[in-house]
Amino acid sequence: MKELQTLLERLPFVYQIINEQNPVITHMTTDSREVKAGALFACIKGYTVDGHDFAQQAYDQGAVALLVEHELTDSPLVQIKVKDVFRVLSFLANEMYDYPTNEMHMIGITGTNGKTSITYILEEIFKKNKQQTALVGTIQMKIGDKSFPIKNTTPEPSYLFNSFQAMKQANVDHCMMEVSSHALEEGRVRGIDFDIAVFTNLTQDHLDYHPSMMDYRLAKERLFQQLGNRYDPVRPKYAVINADDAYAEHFIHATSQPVVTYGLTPASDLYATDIQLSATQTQFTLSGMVDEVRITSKLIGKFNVYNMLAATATALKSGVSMNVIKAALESLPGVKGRFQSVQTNTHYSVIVDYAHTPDSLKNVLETIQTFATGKIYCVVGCGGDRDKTKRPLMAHVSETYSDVTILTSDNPRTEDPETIIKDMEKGLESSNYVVEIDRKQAIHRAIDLARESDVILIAGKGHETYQIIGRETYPFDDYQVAHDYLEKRLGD
Ligand SMILES: CC(=O)N[C@H]1[C@@H](OP(=O)(O)OP(=O)(O)OC[C@H]2O[C@@H](n3ccc(=O)[nH]c3=O)[C@H](O)[C@@H]2O)O[C@H](CO)[C@@H](O)[C@@H]1O[C@H](C)C(=O)N[C@@H](C)C(=O)N[C@H](CCC(=O)O)C(=O)O
Ligand SMILES: Nc1ncnc2c1ncn2[C@@H]1O[C@H](COP(=O)(O)OP(=O)(O)OP(=O)(O)O)[C@@H](O)[C@H]1O
Ligand SMILES: N[C@H](CCC[C@H](N)C(=O)O)C(=O)O
Ligand SMILES: [Mg+2]
Repeated sequence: MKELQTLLERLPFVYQIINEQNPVITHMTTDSREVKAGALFACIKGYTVDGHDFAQQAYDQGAVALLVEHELTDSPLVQIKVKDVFRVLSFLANEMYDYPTNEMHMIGITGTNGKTSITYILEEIFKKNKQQTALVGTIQMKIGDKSFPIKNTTPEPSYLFNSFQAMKQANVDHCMMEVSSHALEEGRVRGIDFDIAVFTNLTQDHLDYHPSMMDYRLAKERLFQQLGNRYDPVRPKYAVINADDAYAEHFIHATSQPVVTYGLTPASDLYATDIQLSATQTQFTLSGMVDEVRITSKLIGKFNVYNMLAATATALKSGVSMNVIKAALESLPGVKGRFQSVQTNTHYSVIVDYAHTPDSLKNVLETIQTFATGKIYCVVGCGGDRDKTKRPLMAHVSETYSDVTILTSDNPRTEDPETIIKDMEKGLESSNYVVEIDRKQAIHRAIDLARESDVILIAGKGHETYQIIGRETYPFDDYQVAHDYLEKRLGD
């Protein structure tokens, strides 16, 4: 709780006060539906609606101050009028919650794939190192062992800084967060004092939002430009970068801070060699920053070697010993919805994975190819109201790396599911595929078709427990649907 005047004392932006008052602010929000007594309501002009239009609702629900870009003559509330509400909000949220990220070890992870996986690997490492952890990302926000639902992979600043304060109150000292390109483009993470920024990889996604791959890359680079805009000998900053990615040099150039690279060759500071992949475990030898050490992990696939390298480099630079890191890499059972095997008593395997980009789908199918002895079935769809250009590419990857493609719906959102599937079909060369719009039926179909030694990949929705059709959200869980059907068949 702070008086408005106190919050404004150090505001470095130009502002104008309308209806001067000095209320006590209890919290800040950009969403009128979340306003409670004492709120400062920040009015954001969004892509779909203008937050200024909800000032009355905010007032009715107990807001005491407004952050606005133009005067709202009908409102009796004190208004702070600024040029860019979103930018000012980052500063005010920092002031309100006492710069919570300046004292926590903050790790920001960006890249097309691997962000969620790395946050969970780091959580396991830091927990083993007896640290108090928090994580922010696609699946949830976690403070210690408590889970909180999250609307966006990377939420907006008022929600974020409020959560950071809650983390501090829970004595969290290490926070890992995914930083999406949308968040970087919109400036949702301005003012966060990251200590380590991690880059995983850059391949096609989100070209509905970013006009080109270059725009997408430049958005991601912002995390590295933001990293420690000052040199701090007490809390040194590091950029941890996948040297094997084609765009690595851009990310290295973007930062003023020391760079630690990882990859699969000795050209990187930390590297993995002698990789052995199987259906149940992954083995590799780590070298470079550490004396050679052999790791056996339950995380499957070469891409997970990259994720473990990123987490290891980050943990080493955070002061964790290699012994602790090794123990954590070897104990982590897996990450929900990421190459997750459905427990079955069958002689074929069913894997649920969140691959929703051409590159991640290719990686996962290539991994399956390394151990599959029978046929590979790929159940795949693409999200509606999202990058349309990835649809034919994903279908093409499925056709190339699996034996039977079953095209189905992902989250069609407001698009016609059939249109999405038609877009996917444009990437297919043969007519040897199945279309089943109903995702549940598609999963059942794959299971009906599978024989001994076959592998079914159910791609795209991973941990999600819902399906968005039109504007409605229905309960849906790939793992559960597959599991229930397998049980039913066993009972029949
Ligand atoms: C395209 C995009 O990123 N949109 C984000 C944006 O929404 P928007 O600009 O459309 O907001 P809006 O609906 O026009 O509303 C404008 C303002 O009015 C407010 N409002 C609105 C209605 C109301 O009744 N009362 C009210 O106060 C809203 O809270 C908002 O502040 O700002 C919202 C609030 O911060 C976000 O929740 C929303 O994310 C939507 C849900 C979304 O789907 N975003 C995706 C694309 C996204 O950001 N994804 C990345 C992950 C991608 C990845 O990693 O692969 C993410 O970080 O989640
Ligand atoms: N390092 C990696 N390189 C390529 N593909 C990966 C990598 N790690 C994971 N994947 C694949 O991408 C999928 C998503 O992984 P993960 O959830 O960790 O990524 P993310 O970056 O958090 O994705 P999102 O942008 O949706 O939040 C996994 O299910 C797997 O198929
Ligand atoms: N964070 C990703 C998730 C995609 C998951 C997929 N199931 C879909 O709905 O498209 C996005 O917003 O593009
Ligand atoms: Mg994620």
